[in-house]
Amino acid sequence: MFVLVNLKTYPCDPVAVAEAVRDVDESTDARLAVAPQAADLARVAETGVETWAQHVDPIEHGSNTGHTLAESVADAGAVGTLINHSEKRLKLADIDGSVRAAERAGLETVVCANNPEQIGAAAALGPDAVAVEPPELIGTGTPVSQADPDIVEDAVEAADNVDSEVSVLCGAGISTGDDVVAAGDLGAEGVLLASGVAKADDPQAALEDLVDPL
Ligand SMILES: O=C(CO)COP(=O)(O)O
Repeated sequence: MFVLVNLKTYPCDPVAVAEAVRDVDESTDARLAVAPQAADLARVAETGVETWAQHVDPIEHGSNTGHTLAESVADAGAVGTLINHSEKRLKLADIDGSVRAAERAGLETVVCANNPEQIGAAAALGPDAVAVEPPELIGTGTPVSQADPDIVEDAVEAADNVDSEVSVLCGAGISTGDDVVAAGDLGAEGVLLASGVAKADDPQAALEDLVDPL
């Protein structure tokens, strides 16, 4: 299973969480990575943890003030990027442009979507993976795998119908090892999570619990 920890803009220490993710990664067969804010990418990558961006823009080098360039993200040490997170939604043409920009820079891509219908559209753009995250469950602590397991199964089917090479992650409310196992049982190859680790008093202990049954 792939466990991608999105730090959003939570007031945590990104380097401390990165070190915890790195250390736990060494003790599990699961693949762990962390997605800090763009400004923290280089510091986080220096810890040696697998580092992801939260977003890249559909642009090239040039006159694009305030944008995030895929090549700069890669130069800072990121190996992948989220695109179209529910908190950073893009138009279809821009999702496509961001996937192409990420590919150009050699970044792995996970395109997020709210529901199985959008997952089919996202998979058609040819990312490495898609992630289904019902927005109403994000940050609630109620895992999507428990609250609405059909969403995960339908997302896996929708992606498979379009492109069987595109793997499916799920996210929203995931905070325990049981939640991760349940996601895997529903066909997901990984999970996206945030508050369960980034807001935990002890992020390392929270991560250890998450990967324990894997
Ligand atoms: O948005 C998410 C991950 O990208 C999910 O957030 P929570 O894990 O806090 O529900």
